[in-house]
Amino acid sequence: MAGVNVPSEIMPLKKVLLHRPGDELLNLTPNTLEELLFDDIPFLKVAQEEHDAFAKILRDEGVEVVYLEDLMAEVLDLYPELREKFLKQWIFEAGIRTDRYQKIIYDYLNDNYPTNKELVLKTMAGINLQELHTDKSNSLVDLVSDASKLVCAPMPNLYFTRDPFAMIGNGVSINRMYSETRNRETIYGEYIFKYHPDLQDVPEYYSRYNTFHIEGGDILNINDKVLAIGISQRTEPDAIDQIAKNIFESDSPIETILAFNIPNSRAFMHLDTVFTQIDYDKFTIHPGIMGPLTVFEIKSDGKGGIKVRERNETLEEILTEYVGRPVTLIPCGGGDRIAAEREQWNDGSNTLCIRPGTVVVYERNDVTNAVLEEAGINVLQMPSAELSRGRGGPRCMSMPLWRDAE
Ligand SMILES: NC(=[NH2+])NCCC[C@H](N)C(=O)O
Repeated sequence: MAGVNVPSEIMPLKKVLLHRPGDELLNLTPNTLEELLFDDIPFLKVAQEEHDAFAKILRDEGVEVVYLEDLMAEVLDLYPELREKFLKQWIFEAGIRTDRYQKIIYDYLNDNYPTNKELVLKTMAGINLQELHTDKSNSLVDLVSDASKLVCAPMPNLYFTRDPFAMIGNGVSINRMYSETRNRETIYGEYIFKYHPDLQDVPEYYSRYNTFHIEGGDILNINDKVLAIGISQRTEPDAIDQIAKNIFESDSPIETILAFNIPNSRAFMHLDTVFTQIDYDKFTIHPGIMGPLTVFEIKSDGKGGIKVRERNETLEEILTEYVGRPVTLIPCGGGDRIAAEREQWNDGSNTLCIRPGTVVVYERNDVTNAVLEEAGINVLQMPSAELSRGRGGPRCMSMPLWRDAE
């Protein structure tokens, strides 16, 4: 399957991009948790088992699973001259700005990670000082610094493949991320969407070099003509204005962008942490956002610009209009306020729809999962004790590359 095709959130999922959590989680320390956007340190072995169970559920449902680390290694295998360019860019963006350290790190990676797959995984994992074995007789830093000091930070959020680049219909948004720690994740997107034979011709609606931030967790494909984007902690209104103009100027069939203004907080970092589509006419929603939510409708003004109007109807009415059938909102946690808050924190409303009415969810959210089952949804549960410590659920951990059309 060449190119990408994601004109909805719910039609049969055929191909999905994942990243299996790796050694980058072993470089999380209590002092760096906040900066690296984790709430606790997952047990890697169990996190990998849970992730493999997720991939198995998807494969058993007929979905082709591809891994980011493989696509990136395939690019470097195909174009050996890119290895040096990629490494130098990665080192620079890791904040290494002196010639001496750039050379030490370059040589270390090049000499010790001969295959491209190993090299890619190592760039994800990060480097600490003790690995570099520089000659202690000619530098003070190695004698006085803490050997566990990170020289190049890890990218522990990579298993949330939803966020750094997002498919929109037949195109992609390569995102500018909100946080320093996640901005290097998009380097892999830059290479795979430029060079990978399956992805290189995909139109790009946003670039990682733009100024304003936008993340894939805020981007929801309602159908081929309507896109929803959250205005959130992670996505700025300026980025939405920009991407809207780019989309309306392109060949994309999208005519309307609905911007959902959600409260700015860590618990609600992206639109998909409070709201996902699970069937033609059903969405799960965290009741905590119902009150404060405002929706803006963005259309082309026909002259290269956009026109925006605030919608004052209820969320059900707005969605019913755009989905084309009466919509039901299913609250996370049922009607129970405490269950809603607890389960939203562990991504109870963050479902991955693999065909209308069939979703993958975290097993731990039993109140919400029971409510979904009562509503007739086929709920496929995955283990989630360790993965959930990164604050993302099945939708965050997956980037669809292909869904069948309606
Ligand atoms: N699409 C999502 N909701 N992704 C969740 C990402 C979680 C990650 N720890 C972050 O803070 O960035």
